[in-house]
Amino acid sequence: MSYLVIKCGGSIVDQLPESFFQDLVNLQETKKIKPIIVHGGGPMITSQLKLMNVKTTFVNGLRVTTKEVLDVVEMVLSGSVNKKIVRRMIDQDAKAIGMSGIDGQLLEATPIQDVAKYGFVGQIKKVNLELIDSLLDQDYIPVISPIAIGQDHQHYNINADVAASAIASSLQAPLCFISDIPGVLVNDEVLHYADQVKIEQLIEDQTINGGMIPKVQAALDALTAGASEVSIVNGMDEHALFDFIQGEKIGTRIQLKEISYA
Ligand SMILES: Nc1ncnc2c1ncn2[C@@H]1O[C@H](COP(=O)(O)OP(=O)(O)O)[C@@H](O)[C@H]1O
Ligand SMILES: CC(=O)N[C@@H](CCC(=O)OP(=O)(O)O)C(=O)O
Repeated sequence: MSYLVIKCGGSIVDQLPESFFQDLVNLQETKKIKPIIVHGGGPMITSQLKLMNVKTTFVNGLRVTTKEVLDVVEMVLSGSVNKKIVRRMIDQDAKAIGMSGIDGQLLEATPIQDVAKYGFVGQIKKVNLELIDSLLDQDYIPVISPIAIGQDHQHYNINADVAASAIASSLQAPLCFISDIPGVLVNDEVLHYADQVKIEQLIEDQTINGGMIPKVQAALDALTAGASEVSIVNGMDEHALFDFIQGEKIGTRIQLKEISYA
């Protein structure tokens, strides 16, 4: 049985079909995979900040995180979004356990370089694999919000794609990004395979932009650091997860090695 890290984007969390959670539970019960869920919630954080009249900005796809913003990020991610996902899993009789990267010091971070620009945004230095393994061994499915803790116990906001990438590479596991698009789009068509050179070219010509930039960069980082495979798939597709496990041609599979696009 192998690990599978599944990252659910904030863009899709509220729309995930029941079949997504059923497949997850079925795949775990048949001992095919040991799932670990990492979730985002960017749009929900932005809405909450708006309600509170707090201005929010992004630099290179990362939210500039002041102390005031960090409090809201934690409240939304580790509070409402995390528990919403846990509840949907429990509705399918899953043994789901919600936690943030703070709990059990699951995710240890240091500040990102250029603190002046980003504030309390972190980079992950260590993943507490013992804790993940002990939960999986008891058949729990961890549902993780991307907040991390520093050695000085400061909390940090981590982009959810980056957190999922760090966990997948620490476990040398496959990583599946579940998002609201069918994959990386080029002229409205899904690019089924993309290598590093292609991705860099698509970022350069701005075909890849916005939230897709940290996602593809996190995909390449995960592969470089030992994740076994990475794909971006559409959570709205019935049985997207099942198809991914079966190796079906869905979404965009990211590879490090060069592909001939001829
Ligand atoms: N080339 C591209 N192909 C697909 N989506 C793209 C592309 N460039 C930018 N995007 C944007 O990236 C978004 C996905 O990133 P994001 O909103 O951060 O997703 P998530 O919430 O799943 O992390 C898409 O909804 C789309 O608006
Ligand atoms: C540093 C940083 O940008 N953190 C993200 C964390 C949430 C996230 O990544 O959510 P999605 O997966 O929905 O984009 C943020 O504050 O929006």
